[in-house]
Amino acid sequence: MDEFAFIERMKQSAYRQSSLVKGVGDDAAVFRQSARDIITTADTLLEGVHFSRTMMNPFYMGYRALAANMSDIAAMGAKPAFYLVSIVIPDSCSDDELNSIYRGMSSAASSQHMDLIGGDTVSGNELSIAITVIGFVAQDKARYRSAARSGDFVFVTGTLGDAAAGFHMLNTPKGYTDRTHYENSHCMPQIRSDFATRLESLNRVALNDISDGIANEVNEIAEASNVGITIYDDWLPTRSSFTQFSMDQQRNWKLYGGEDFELIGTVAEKEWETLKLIAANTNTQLTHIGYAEPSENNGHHVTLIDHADHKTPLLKKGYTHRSSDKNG
Ligand SMILES: Nc1ncnc2c1ncn2[C@@H]1O[C@H](COP(=O)(O)OP(=O)(O)O)[C@@H](O)[C@H]1O
Ligand SMILES: Cc1ncc(C[n+]2csc(CCOP(=O)(O)OP(=O)(O)O)c2C)c(N)n1
Ligand SMILES: [Mg+2]
Ligand SMILES: [Mg+2]
Ligand SMILES: [Mg+2]
Repeated sequence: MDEFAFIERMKQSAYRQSSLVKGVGDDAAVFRQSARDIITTADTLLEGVHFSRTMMNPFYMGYRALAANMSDIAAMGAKPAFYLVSIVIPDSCSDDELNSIYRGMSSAASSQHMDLIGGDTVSGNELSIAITVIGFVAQDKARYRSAARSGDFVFVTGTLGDAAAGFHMLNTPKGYTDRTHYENSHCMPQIRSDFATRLESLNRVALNDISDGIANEVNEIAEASNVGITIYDDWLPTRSSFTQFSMDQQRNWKLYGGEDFELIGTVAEKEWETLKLIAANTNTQLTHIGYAEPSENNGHHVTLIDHADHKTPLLKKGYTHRSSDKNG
């Protein structure tokens, strides 16, 4: 299949978003907006770094690539609408493999009625999927990492460490229970878009998504908001079958694992009940995991309190590119 046949094949036959004026087929796409703020994000998934072609079915590569980008839109409290895909395709990638990657993206897109409106196709040595997503939010309702205030409740959606456990299971074919859940958490992460867009009714929310591990993301909120944060280890939500893993694995995966694509944030105590209602109405597990506090000497420290009441600093450590300190 040549480049032009490939583009024709990947093109949607109809579009879902009413604000789209021009989709795939010209030099660029056009959409029209008036009253809403526009949110844009880009993330790249690269063979060997984010997925291995021997371990992962191409449908999941596509699904995860778009889901990772949808998660950043959700982390802004916004609704995803459009995506553009720039793909580098090695000669070893078959037409069937390519079709499956696009079917995976299309499956992730359909849950939020998103449209594929453009991209780029290049031949190269390693499979790379770089996606841009465009979303919308009511004016001034984008949710920033800098919005946390002392006294806020810190919350997280879903359970932690499942994607890292799933990645471990995919590399360890024997043993373990509840495999389907963990492997799906890695291959087809559930993005909290519905929960995130319903946050529009709240006055103030700080929000971040967990791509690199909660230790990293909670520190990003503390830094951006210039607050201290205390997290209670016992309150961190994990799945009941998570106890099948060693204590070291549990600790490492829930704090530093990454790729859970759950949301972590803070709200004022007086908005906690409304937040609980939004979670219940969107079928989202919601857990109160700690508190935001005044910053100490202008330091934005995150503290982890364990079951024996011991306090340790929770350092900004997780999956980091261009660093030798990788825990993912
Ligand atoms: N190569 C780059 N050029 C410009 N901006 C970048 C680049 N890489 C990351 N950013 C920006 O830096 C910020 C943090 O990026 P990142 O850590 O990847 O966030 P996330 O973990 O939410 O994906 C974002 O605003 C992102 O757009
Ligand atoms: C083959 C393979 N090795 C390692 C990982 C683990 N891993 C890769 S990237 C990553 C963190 C998230 O990716 P990043 O590019 O940092 O996303 P962003 O923070 O920009 O959203 C993790 C945990 C994986 N998914 N697959
Ligand atoms: Mg990124
Ligand atoms: Mg993010
Ligand atoms: Mg990252």
